[in-house]
Formats: sequence, structure tokens, C-alpha cells
Amino acid sequence: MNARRDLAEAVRELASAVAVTDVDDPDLAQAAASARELTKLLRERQLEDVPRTPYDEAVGATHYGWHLDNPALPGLTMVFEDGRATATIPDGLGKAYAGPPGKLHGGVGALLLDVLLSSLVQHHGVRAVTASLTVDYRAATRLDVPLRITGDIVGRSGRKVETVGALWCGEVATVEARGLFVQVG
Ligand SMILES: CCCCCCCC(=O)SCCNC(=O)CCNC(=O)[C@H](O)C(C)(C)COP(=O)(O)OP(=O)(O)OC[C@H]1O[C@@H](n2cnc3c(N)ncnc32)[C@H](O)[C@@H]1OP(=O)(O)O
Repeated sequence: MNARRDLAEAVRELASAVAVTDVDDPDLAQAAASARELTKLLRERQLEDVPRTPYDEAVGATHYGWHLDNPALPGLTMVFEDGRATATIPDGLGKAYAGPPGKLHGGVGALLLDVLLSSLVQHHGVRAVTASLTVDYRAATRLDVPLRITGDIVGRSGRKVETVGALWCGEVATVEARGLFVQVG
């Protein structure tokens, strides 16, 4: 893992720890001061945009994650096989992503599916944006169990690519999505 990606992962771990820490106020204050020091260091040189894997590398790749260097997005590693996308979250997403107590925030489920489905479309060589994402929440998603995400392309006409995806908790699809992607550029 390169230094940038390692830092992004460390920041995700930090956010996850911050969300549920119960240390005393002096420790919180010290942590805040340390975090601001780090922010200052990292702002010494800034890019114009977030770094991303070159678009062409997505086409036909078996493993891909254009977003992995950006700690604001989940560290989801995707695998592409036989035209479909899968990702696993072996340790669960963790408490930081809660909406209802102990259960996944719906918006995060939609984000995960959009990341996976848009990447699948890129993998198929179509430079596209999400035009529509319809999400059905079938059951609450636990945060402390392994999760799996799947995505498939189910139709293509002109500039439009239709996809379906699901977030799985064991054998239960807790979140299902239909994504329409429209080719641009
Ligand atoms: C390269 C790295 C990308 C990483 C992507 C990560 C995923 C994302 O988060 S993308 C960001 C979120 N999405 C956006 O910001 C998109 C904003 N929207 C747009 O730019 C435009 O509305 C866009 C490009 C989708 C469509 O506009 P435009 O190019 O003018 O196409 P337009 O002619 O209106 O539509 C093309 C076709 O799509 C259909 N369509 C467009 N939007 C929708 C929609 N919301 N629902 C259903 N159908 C739609 C149209 O009906 C049309 O169908 P047909 O060809 O059968 O007549």
C-alpha cells in the first residue's frame, strides 16, 4: 500500500474511533489539537482535485477503487469478474456509520451502491455519471457483521446503462438499488 492510501485508511480508522470514543475531556482536547496540527501539515501543499486511478485503468481491471485515496469515501475494494462487481466488508462497517442505533444510515448504503455501480460502468469502458439511483431498504443493516455488495449491468441503450445492485447481510439483501448511468464526454 502506498503512503497516500495508507494515510487515507488511517484517517478512516481515526473517524471511526472519534465517533464512539468515551475518553475524558482533556484527552478529547489533546486529540483535537493533534488533529489540527496534522491538518496544518497536510495543507502545506494541496492538489486541485482528489487523486483518482486513471480512467483507462478501470476498463477490464479485476480490482479497482478509484476512490481509495480519499478518506471521505469508504475504503471499498471492488472485484470485477464475469462482468459483475462485488465488494466485501469483512469486519462490517463499524458504529460510525449508524443512522438508527447500531444500524446502517440509509444514505451510506446508497453511497456504497453508487460507488460500486458507477465503478462497474467504468469497468465496462463507459465514462458515465449517475442519472438516477433508486434505493429500497428491505431490512436494517447491522454494522458489526460482514457485508457484501454486488452489482450487475442489466441493460444498455444508446448512452444509457442500467444497473442493479444490493447490499447483503449474509443471505439477506438489506438494501437494493437500481442505477441509471448516462455516458458523458
Ligand atoms: C469519471 C468518474 C465518474 C465517477 C462517478 C461517480 C458517480 C457519481 O457520483 S456521478 C455524480 C452525480 N451525478 C451527476 O452529477 C449527474 C448530473 N446530471 C447530468 O449531468 C445530466 O442530467 C445527465 C448527464 C445525467 C443527462 O443529461 P444529458 O447529457 O443532457 O442527457 P439527456 O439527453 O437529458 O438524457 C439522456 C438519456 O438519459 C435519460 N435520463 C437522464 N436523466 C434521467 C433520470 N434522472 N432518470 C431517468 N432517465 C434519465 C433521458 O431520458 C435520455 O433517455 P433517451 O436517450 O432514451 O431519450
